[in-house]
Amino acid sequence: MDLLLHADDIHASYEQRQILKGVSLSLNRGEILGMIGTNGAGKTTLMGVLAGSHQHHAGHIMLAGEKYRPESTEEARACGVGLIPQNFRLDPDLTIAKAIFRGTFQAGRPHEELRGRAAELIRDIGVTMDPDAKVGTLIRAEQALVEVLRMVAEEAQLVIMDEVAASLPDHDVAVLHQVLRMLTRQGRAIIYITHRLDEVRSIAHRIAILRDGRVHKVLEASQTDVDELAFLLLQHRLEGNARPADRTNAEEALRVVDLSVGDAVRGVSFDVSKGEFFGLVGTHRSGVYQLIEALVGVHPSTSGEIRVQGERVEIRGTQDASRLKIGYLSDTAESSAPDASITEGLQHGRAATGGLEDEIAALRSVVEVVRRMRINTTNIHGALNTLSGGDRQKVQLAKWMTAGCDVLILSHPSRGIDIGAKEVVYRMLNELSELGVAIILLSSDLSELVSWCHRIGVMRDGELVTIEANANTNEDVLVHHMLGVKFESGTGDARRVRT
Ligand SMILES: Nc1ncnc2c1ncn2[C@@H]1O[C@H](COP(=O)(O)OP(=O)(O)OP(=O)(O)O)[C@@H](O)[C@H]1O
Repeated sequence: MDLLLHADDIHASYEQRQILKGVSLSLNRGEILGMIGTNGAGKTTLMGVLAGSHQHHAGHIMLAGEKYRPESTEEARACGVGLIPQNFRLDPDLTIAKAIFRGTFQAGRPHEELRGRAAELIRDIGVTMDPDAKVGTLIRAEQALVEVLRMVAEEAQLVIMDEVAASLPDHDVAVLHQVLRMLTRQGRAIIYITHRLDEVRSIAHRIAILRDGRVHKVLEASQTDVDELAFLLLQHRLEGNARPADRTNAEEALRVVDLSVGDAVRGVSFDVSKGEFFGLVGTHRSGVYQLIEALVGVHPSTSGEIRVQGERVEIRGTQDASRLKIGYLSDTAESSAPDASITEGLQHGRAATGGLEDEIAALRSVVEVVRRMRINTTNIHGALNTLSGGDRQKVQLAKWMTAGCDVLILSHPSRGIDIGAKEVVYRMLNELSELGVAIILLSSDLSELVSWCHRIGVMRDGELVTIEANANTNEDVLVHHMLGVKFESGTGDARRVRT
């Protein structure tokens, strides 16, 4: 075992609030250490300490046998520690080659040299990408690979990945994992943060559970299972829920007839009933996002009909969708005003207009949401950007849940939310659906769709290829429809056939 990093009794705070209360952990070269913890447990803060963006006030760290206390991310990177953050964003106008070398010690080299070197790095990890292509043309998983290559380009010894795979579909996560394993074979170490317990088990050698500012336990990944991890994380067992039954007898909330959006979506028809959870899924170029963007007026449809509560409507812009009470939580939603307070964030800009009583009632409902959603804060008037990533996502979601929509379209609503809070969130969504709100759910987590949706529509190459009733489907069936392959059961392993 070749020890790369040892952190001992690390303490860190934000102002007066103690977040890390004595974290100790070690990491060997060539090792992937998974890290899990509930929202607000301190994972990102700890990674900030290792990557130089946050300073600890007690404890010490050794890196490659030397004392390590980076005062900035630049210093950490110079020591070989790089971080790919939650919700990383790349300038869409950069070429892949420029994005890979940006900010690295090689950034000033001639363009042709960087281009050639980028092509080599891309080839080494076994993927196909054109170094001259703009980052904005890449799907999220490819952008994540660009970030990983940047770590390779600057010769990082320790790569920290903070929920980078959240909301990536399973097959993209598998490619990312392959690349990470390749990096470890070169002797690099990785800290991998995720809320998905099956994922952490499949990628990590060991798994550290962070609880209340300390490493509660470190387990060998091969000797644990999802149930044990969930129990250690939450200190109780997950309840699970019964499969939802059909709701199509209820009144119609939304109907789409022969809808097209240029070439991206062609002739799609479906309806969603009041109180129904309708799942939508597809691979990258399936047209799912273009379909949704037409329903919420971001990029209007080019032909076909949309009916809301039986009436034909025109949705030419986002104001039309709001007027029709169609709400949309997108994948990339971040608070538009990061300096806003948690209370403002939760009230959706609907400040109480009446007297004191009104204001008190509004505050009560904020406190109730914070409690139910387990948002970690000691001050509801504090700034939104003092919340952890998962807690910010809960605020985004709560804002839409309380916005009085008749149709709510949610893309990856549980992104960044820990498994315990996720259950709570879905129960709250269920309450909304009981009130008659139609919910359209987009998620790359198929098990989530199967757990909660009454029906699931699958898109492929711009068409809606099937609508599956929950009772007749499972994750495998959905994958087969998404990819256009089906499994024929044979003697042993299933056999793949093109449909
Ligand atoms: N800039 C800040 N100012 C004040 N408090 C902060 C700040 N950033 C984070 N915190 C607080 O520190 C605690 C730990 O946050 P951190 O982001 O480290 O949690 P996390 O484990 O990464 O959570 P998540 O799973 O939601 O990403 C949270 O309760 C959060 O409210």
